[in-house]
Amino acid sequence: MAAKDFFTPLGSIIASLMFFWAMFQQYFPYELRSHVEKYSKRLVTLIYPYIQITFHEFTGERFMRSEAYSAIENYLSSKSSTQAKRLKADIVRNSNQSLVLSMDDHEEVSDEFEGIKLWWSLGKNITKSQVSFYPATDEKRYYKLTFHKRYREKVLDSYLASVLKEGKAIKVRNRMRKLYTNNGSMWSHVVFEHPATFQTLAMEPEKKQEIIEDLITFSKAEDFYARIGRAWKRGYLLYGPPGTGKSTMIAAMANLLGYDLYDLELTAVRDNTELRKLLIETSSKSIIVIEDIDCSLDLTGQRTNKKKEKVEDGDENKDPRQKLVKEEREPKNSQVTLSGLLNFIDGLWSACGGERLIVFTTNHIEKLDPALIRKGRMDKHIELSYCSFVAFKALAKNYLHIESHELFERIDELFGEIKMTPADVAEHLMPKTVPGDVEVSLRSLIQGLELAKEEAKVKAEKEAQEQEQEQEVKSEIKMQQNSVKENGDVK
Ligand SMILES: Nc1ncnc2c1ncn2[C@@H]1O[C@H](COP(=O)(O)OP(=O)(O)OP(=O)(O)O)[C@@H](O)[C@H]1O
Ligand SMILES: [Mg+2]
Repeated sequence: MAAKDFFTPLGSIIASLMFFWAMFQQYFPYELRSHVEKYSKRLVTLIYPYIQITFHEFTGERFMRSEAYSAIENYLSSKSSTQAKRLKADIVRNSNQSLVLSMDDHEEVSDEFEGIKLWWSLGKNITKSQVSFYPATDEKRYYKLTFHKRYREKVLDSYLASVLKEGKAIKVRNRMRKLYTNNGSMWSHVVFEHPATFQTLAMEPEKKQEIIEDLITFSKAEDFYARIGRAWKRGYLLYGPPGTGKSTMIAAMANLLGYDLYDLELTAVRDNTELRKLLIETSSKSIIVIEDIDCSLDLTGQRTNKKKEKVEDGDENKDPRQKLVKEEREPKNSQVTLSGLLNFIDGLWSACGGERLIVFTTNHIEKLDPALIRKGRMDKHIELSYCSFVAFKALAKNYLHIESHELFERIDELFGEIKMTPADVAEHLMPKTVPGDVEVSLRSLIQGLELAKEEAKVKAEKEAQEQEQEQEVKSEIKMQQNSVKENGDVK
């Protein structure tokens, strides 16, 4: 039995005595009464050395659930599942639909903080509502924290703050994450449930580890960014050929950090003002993604695809109804500029909240304006490239559950000779039968690699032949020019 339990009944006896005292106190003169009250209170505090704080589920507004109460509930969930004998179970509506356990009414769990012992209990007040015709019972729950009075300052200054902070962090981890997409200047969202993780991502292990550490360091660096006076933001540029895992990596990043995703489609944004509005509306703990930045923005400030469309449109006297449909689909004065985007990254963006990543992807890093990708804007450049043998082994482990195979040697050899994207490799490793046959998948990959090698050989031969022909034509022209010149000279 904890010491404070011994004092609880004692406290109630004293409270009862005080009640009787109150009954009689009206018969005592005022001076004497205040003296006795003062000393009796001191006596109670002397005998009962514990402090209790109550956190009610509903405060003020009747239907507003207290933020502190739900943070405490989250904070105590792991302690409840290991300590409490009676538990309540509920499904959390996160991506895993996991079960959470919390302590039942009148249960108690203990906690420890820097050597201090504390107790949490869940209490309930039942009141009968007289307002309606059918009297209804009303339950009001509260958490009660008990600790020794000698730790008052430590508990009030640091323990409670840490409970609230951790409780909120647990809530963020358990929440359902969202994928936002923009339709013009409006965000709409769906539940984000991409299964990609860094474990399933095929790339060189050291490079992968470096990226994971960079991301985790960023997510924990709030104090650091505040100290050096920089906005808590980080920019990533992912570049590489199609099918090398850029989009997959972004999903893995969001899953690793538990962030929301904002997939910003620049071609649907009318102008810089709209862009600013969209970016300001993003929440913290999020990744803002602009895919194929080279296709969405013309680096001279005009829209590339807009221009292309004009060329394709050609005929100006088209059916006006068709034109109308097109205008509805594509905003009319779409004028997002590179400088608009850069100004935002440098200016307003820095001022709006923290903990945000911005990720650009491109297939052609060489086409990008250096201003866009300079350090400070895009802090980290990550190249995603063709599948190496090490990356293939990671895919084989994921797709086929194997770490070695007699066919690996041949595959290693072929990867040295020919390039294939992880997307194509993954396609070969997909099960071809039910249940999947490892050898069939590996042979399919070998066949694919050999075919690609053959195609590359044919292509190289064709190119060499074309070059040879071109060379021949050039030298023939030169010979003709020379003979014309010589004939002219003779004349
Ligand atoms: N590095 C990788 N590890 C695991 N799977 C990969 C990897 N790269 C590609 N894939 C697989 O290939 C598919 C296509 O990859 P993804 O969409 O990420 O490519 P991308 O680089 O974004 O291509 P694009 O430039 O065309 O947008 C994914 O569904 C994924 O399953
Ligand atoms: Mg992609």
